[in-house]
Amino acid sequence: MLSVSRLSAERADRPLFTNLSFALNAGQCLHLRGANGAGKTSLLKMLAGLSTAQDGEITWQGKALAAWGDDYYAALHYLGHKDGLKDLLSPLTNLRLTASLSGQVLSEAAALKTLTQVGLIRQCDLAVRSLSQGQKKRAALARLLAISRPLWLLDEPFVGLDQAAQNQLGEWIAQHASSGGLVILTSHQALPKAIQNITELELTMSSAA
Ligand SMILES: Nc1ncnc2c1ncn2[C@@H]1O[C@H](COP(=O)(O)OP(=O)(O)OP(=O)(O)O)[C@@H](O)[C@H]1O
Repeated sequence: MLSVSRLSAERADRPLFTNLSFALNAGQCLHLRGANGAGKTSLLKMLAGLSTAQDGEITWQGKALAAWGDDYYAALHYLGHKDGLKDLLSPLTNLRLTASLSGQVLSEAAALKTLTQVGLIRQCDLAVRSLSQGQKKRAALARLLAISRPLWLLDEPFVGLDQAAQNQLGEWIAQHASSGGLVILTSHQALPKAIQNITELELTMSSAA
């Protein structure tokens, strides 16, 4: 479903990885590992179609990302280091706005249900800028639950979450995979127990080459 073939990338004239190849099918999770600066975020951005590699190809459902164009974005959620929320808007408005930007109508009742799931119902009408870091992360995670997309690309998704929220996110990731979704994540933290079947890929120049 998602295939990476002989991908090579460099940043500031320094090779990050070369000839990196792997494939993920529906229901699989991949944990990208590696030291600081190994290229995990860079690779996630390439997988999200936000940047391009020096060489090699990424395909989704057998078609190169370049050929998908903007249609590819409808297949994925990318949660990067920035939460992608509008600071002056509430979690409720942010969520409904994101849904509407992706062509979906998310009713207020459905959005409130999701915000209850992520533990933000009491903060649903507050401006995002007044939320704590962990609450902002929860507001960003609400998108995963409210807007159905098969491919989740999650960069350090557990950072800033308390233990209960980390466990809950672990369950959502496991459920997403068991219902046929794909998840690629980075994490320097131990993964919650709910994520049982996860493949690991260590990014190092020697292992990727
Ligand atoms: N836009 C850029 N311009 C120049 N160098 C960059 C750019 N983006 C990333 N890099 C460099 O590429 C390397 C890999 O960065 P990246 O963020 O992908 O690493 P990472 O494995 O995610 O690290 P961490 O574990 O610290 O989050 C780093 O040396 C970084 O300085």
